[in-house]
Amino acid sequence: MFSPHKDFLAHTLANAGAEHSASHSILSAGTEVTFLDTGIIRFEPNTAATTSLVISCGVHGNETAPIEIVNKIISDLLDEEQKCTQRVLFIFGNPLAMVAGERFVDINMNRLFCGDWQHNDLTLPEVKRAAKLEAYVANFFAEEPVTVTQRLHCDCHTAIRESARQKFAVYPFVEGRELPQSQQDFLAQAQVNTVLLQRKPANTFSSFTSLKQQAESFTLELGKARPFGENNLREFTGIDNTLRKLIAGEPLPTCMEGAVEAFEVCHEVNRSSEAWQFFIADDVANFTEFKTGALIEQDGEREYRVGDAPEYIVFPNPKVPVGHRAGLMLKKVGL
Ligand SMILES: O=C(O)CCC(=O)N[C@@H](CCC(=O)O)C(=O)O
Ligand SMILES: [Zn+2]
Repeated sequence: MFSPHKDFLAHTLANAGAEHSASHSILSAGTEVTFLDTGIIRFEPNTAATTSLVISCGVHGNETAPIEIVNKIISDLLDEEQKCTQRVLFIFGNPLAMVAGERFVDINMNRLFCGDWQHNDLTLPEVKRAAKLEAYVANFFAEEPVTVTQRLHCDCHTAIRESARQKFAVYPFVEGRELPQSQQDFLAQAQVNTVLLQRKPANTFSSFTSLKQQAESFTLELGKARPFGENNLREFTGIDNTLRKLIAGEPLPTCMEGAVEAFEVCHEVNRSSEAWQFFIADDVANFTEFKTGALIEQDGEREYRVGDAPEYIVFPNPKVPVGHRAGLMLKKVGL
């Protein structure tokens, strides 16, 4: 049985892979705390909440800074040092990978959402976990009271490479949707001054909540991935304070025009076969600019070169399995 005043991260790591039945407790201010499963805990105030907020991290087990930040928010909520006026579901996505200190154990969990877990080996822990996460999130939203007017999801990550823009957000594609002012305000407040607009549907966790659960969601890239204990948590005060404001129900100020700069995906680099070649060096940082004509990838007759305007690369990773995304090419756009 989970005792809510223990360290939730320590509890998650000690119970990674174990199944739990739900247990409840009520804090003195009346907030109901439900421990749903390993690494999954829900807070529901007994006042009329207007927001359902999902905060996830550790979908990749080696991206530890957001896990440490979120763990402290959870412990402050449990100790009633953090005000809670909104519904919040916290998720440590992949506890087994967190224990291993790896991005994933068998399969990249952030390519299994929007039901794609169904097309994979259902005996693999990451496949089972993605299915469960979808169900927990769907139930969380389905159970919201009528007072709730907005659904938000922040899926917090850190990146493999250094980045010319240290913090950035990925905004999932939903047909006809544009980034609203409220979400620009959120990003600016969190000191995430760059947003990458996806132009087609994906199978990431944030795409699931955007496409299937009508949430405003982001994948947030908050710095570089480092092992537990090696993060400089002062670099994360923007997101820490902003998540705390959302949980407390405090309004966020309207940001200045230009506070958030936008890029859109103009090409998805794909490791299309074993013969595929990638022309980006291992030390190239995210958001490095490439000039017209630069060769990015080639597979037989198929090649991709930068078009008429400069392009920028993010998530370059040639070590993905065949058929997976090996990077994104971006163009600067207005909001
Ligand atoms: O640094 C990298 O190459 C990967 C960092 C990371 O995990 N990024 C996410 C982005 C998800 C999205 O596109 O919304 C991922 O690759 O899963
Ligand atoms: Zn990640």
